[in-house]
Amino acid sequence: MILCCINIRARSSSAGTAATAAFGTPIQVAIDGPAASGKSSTAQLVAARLGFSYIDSGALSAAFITLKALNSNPTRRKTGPPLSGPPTSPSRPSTSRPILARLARFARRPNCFSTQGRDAGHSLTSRTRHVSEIAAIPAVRSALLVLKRRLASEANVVMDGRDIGTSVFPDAKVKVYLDASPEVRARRRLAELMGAGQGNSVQMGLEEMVAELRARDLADTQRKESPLRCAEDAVRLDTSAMTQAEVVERIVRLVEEKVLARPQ
Ligand SMILES: Nc1ncnc2c1ncn2[C@@H]1O[C@H](COP(=O)(O)OP(=O)(O)O)[C@@H](O)[C@H]1O
Ligand SMILES: Nc1ccn([C@H]2C[C@H](O)[C@@H](COP(=O)(O)OP(=O)(O)O)O2)c(=O)n1
Repeated sequence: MILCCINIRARSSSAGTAATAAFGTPIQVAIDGPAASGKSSTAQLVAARLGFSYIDSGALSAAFITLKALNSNPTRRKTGPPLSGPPTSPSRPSTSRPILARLARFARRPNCFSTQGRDAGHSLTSRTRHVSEIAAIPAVRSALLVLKRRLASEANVVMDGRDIGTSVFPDAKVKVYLDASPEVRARRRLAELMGAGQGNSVQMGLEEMVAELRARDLADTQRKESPLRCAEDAVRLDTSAMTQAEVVERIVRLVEEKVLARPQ
């Protein structure tokens, strides 16, 4: 399963339309934070409430990297590429254009990818580790930046990732930084893996998952290119003791206050 993990809902609602009308240009809601802080599931719910499109930038990165690997090594096409190493020439930008065009075509189809298929074939933890490494390569980042901005120029979006509020959309009208303690995030991730039927293949206990997440946090915050950090103008939410419904409500209210309630 390669591209099924992109989930973009290109639809509008009265809230979405009113918001665009108020600003004249599409609106970006940026949601950043560490792994398993709740970004993608919360961002999807927020987007659905607002009638905005949802863009999972981690999934976009994974799909981009997979397509690039396929392009670099066509013999892998039939079986699907194991994400066991970086694509052959990540620094050569020439193959990026057709890949971006293909991704953009897929991504514009409403609801054509669903997060339900996320990670079929690869465990969540191993996929994200590789994506993390490869997404830090400057040429990969700049190609993805073009795609993210292009998609966001077409509709109001909620986009989640690591550097959306800091690098991708530094002028986003609403920025949220979701966080939670490593223990809480590890419990959430393990529950998610069990729910996704990966329980048998995931032998990790809580401590190991905490260590895995801490290692990812370190890699994401210490990397040179667009490290994970809370933007100065972001609203920081520690969700350790919040239900997901509370988090969604808080963000929707924030958008309403900052964007939808603005006088025209
Ligand atoms: N506030 C919350 N309380 C409890 N569980 C949550 C909360 N937010 C998200 N979750 C759950 O935690 C898991 C990880 O969330 P996810 O959105 O995939 O995180 P991220 O995109 O940051 O890695 C999912 O199973 C999700 O349903
Ligand atoms: N905007 C983004 C999104 C993800 N990444 C990298 C860093 C992350 O560790 C990996 C995986 O991201 P993904 O959102 O799929 O993973 P989580 O659900 O947050 O665990 O990709 C990034 O560098 N920039």
